[in-house]
Amino acid sequence: MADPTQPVPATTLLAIKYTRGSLEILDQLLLPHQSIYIPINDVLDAWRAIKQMQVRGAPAIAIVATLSLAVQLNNGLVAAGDTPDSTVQSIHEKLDYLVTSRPTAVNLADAAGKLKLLTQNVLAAPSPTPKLIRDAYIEAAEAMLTKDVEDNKAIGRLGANWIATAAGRTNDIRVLTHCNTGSLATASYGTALGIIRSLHSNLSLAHAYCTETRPYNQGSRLTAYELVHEKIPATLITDNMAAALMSQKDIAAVVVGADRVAANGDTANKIGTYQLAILAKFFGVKFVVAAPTTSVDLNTKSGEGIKIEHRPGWEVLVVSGPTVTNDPAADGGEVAVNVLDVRSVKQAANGIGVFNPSFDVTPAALIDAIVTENGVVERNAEGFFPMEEAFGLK
Ligand SMILES: CSC[C@H]1O[C@H](OP(=O)(O)O)[C@H](O)[C@@H]1O
Repeated sequence: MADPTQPVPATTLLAIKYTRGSLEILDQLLLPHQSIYIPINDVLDAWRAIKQMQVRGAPAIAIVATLSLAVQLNNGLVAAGDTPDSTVQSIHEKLDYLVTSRPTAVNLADAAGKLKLLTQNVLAAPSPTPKLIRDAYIEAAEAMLTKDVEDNKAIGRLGANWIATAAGRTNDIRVLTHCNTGSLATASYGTALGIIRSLHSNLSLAHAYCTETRPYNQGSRLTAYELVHEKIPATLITDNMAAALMSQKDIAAVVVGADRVAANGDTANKIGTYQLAILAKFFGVKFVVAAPTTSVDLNTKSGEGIKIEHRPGWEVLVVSGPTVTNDPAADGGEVAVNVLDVRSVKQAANGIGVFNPSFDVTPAALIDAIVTENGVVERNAEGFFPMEEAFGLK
């Protein structure tokens, strides 16, 4: 039997393990070298895990946050003496607290808003009880987990078809992606990486390229891991190689995820997305955003209204990982590591200041298509994306 105290090599793409009353997340700071699940017993555990990026990715953050409260409710938050009013008040306070964990991605605020409305409605219905309110919350949070997987599969299919149609061919398609938008960033399957998964499974994909996505390296740690795990032909580039890649390879599309899409289509996504969109425009490469409608914020009219999270400078100054135990230059490029010896390394000069916005906003004018589970939205005659269309409002 395996020793449960010892790390195991990374083997899974399941970021969130949930059964009623129990929630575990795959600690993404340890990937791609170790797969270790950590328990999330309450909203405080979830808030910390989200802030530290042990779980990351806009949809996954929302699901972990809302399920953490489901677990807490299931396992005894509602005590003797609680009233329907105090139960709803407590749920709302905890949701508000969870939303403060990371401000840019809208999925968590969207989910919290829906769950607040739901519990408010149960309170307003005849004969509310703490148990009825608690059960309604738990069932709705669980339904969000299920729906995210279905939505991602629809995004994958719709986005793959759009790219093939735009490229004018159903094979030999090469794409570039940024950050991680796969299973590990969602309930499963992924958004932009879901499109790549779909292109690969219908034999359209020739090759996927992924950026490292400095400073936290979600591309080289997580996307690369998912691509290798899925046996998708893929190559890693550093973030400053994108122009060289687009000038030398026939890239059909840059495909990225989103943390918040404003009503006009301006899109906040991982830092570095904006520069890829500029390059794509220059090279005539299609630029595709993949986002569930939970990432679309119709209340924010344009990118100017999106609050960008700034993270601590040390995330730029320091990289962490397992120590290398061989000489890669002498071993033909092979790199062996000791997963039990994880260390942090600093290369930057002492005293240097750091600018570390986690996201940037790509203007709608640089985007060709926004793929949601409800369909593909394209720019209108005024140059903006009528995102209401994705909700069937236009
Ligand atoms: C489908 S994931 C969307 C989004 O989440 C990532 O942000 P982070 O790694 O900071 O949580 C990234 O911007 C992805 O595109």
